[in-house]
Amino acid sequence: MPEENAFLQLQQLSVTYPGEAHQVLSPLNIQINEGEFVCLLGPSGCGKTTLLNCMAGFQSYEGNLLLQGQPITKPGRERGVVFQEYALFPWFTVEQNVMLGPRINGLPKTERIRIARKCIRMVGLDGYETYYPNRLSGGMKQRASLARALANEPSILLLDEPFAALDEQTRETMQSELLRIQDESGVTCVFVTHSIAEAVYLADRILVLLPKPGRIALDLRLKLPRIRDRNDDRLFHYQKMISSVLREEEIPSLFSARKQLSNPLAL
Ligand SMILES: Nc1ncnc2c1ncn2[C@@H]1O[C@H](COP(=O)(O)OP(=O)(O)OP(=O)(O)O)[C@@H](O)[C@H]1O
Repeated sequence: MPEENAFLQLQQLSVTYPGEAHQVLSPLNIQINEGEFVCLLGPSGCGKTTLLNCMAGFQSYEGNLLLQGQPITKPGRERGVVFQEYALFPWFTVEQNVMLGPRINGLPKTERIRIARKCIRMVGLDGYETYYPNRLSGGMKQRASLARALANEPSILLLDEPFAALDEQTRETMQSELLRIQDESGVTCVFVTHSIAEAVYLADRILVLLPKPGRIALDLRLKLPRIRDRNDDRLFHYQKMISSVLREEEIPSLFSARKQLSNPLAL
């Protein structure tokens, strides 16, 4: 039975795409706690997006998937979704894009403006409220997408490689900003990435997935301060550890050394 206090609970969750003989995700059992920042990390095709789409309510599944005890069967405003593509409406200004959710939810205009301005400030876009998306850089568009997701005051943010299209410097800035926003708001985050460096910089917890079928090879809780120093040696140790797990299929012999790898840090 699902645990009563779990925030997000996956029980025997599996996915098989129609017409496909094999499961893309083999039965997964995970519990995500409120306020956690969880990265889903793994090679292309291991099912990260499929899993995130189940959480977003875009993808059907077998088994149980519960958010605060309620089954996820369709998209809901308590789940904010941010994609790699910015998905902003080009005919709306930044403020109008951000106000969209509150508008759909029927909030009065003054309240919509108050929430939009708060979220725009939170992502550092103040001064750009009246700009249309075509006048924004990639990083600014992603800030606006984040503000739009936050404007619904979600209890969980689901982010699918949101910074993958950005240049390295902007990407690092956005990672730091997201850490700050999550620290300030306490919102639970599930973040999909291919990048080991990105995962160890952002996450409290990393779920490493391997493909065929998609399964969890490692559930790693990082013992690091929430706001991080990129030069912290412990980040590099965690990166090495995860790389070893990702090479499992290519070099199975590495796993004879797994016991040692499971605790490489004196934390
Ligand atoms: N609609 C679909 N129908 C059939 N197979 C699909 C469908 N969508 C995805 N797949 C397959 O499911 C597997 C997992 O895809 P998914 O996009 O979830 O992986 P991913 O880990 O997010 O990959 P990437 O990192 O490249 O985005 C892949 O083998 C993919 O080809």
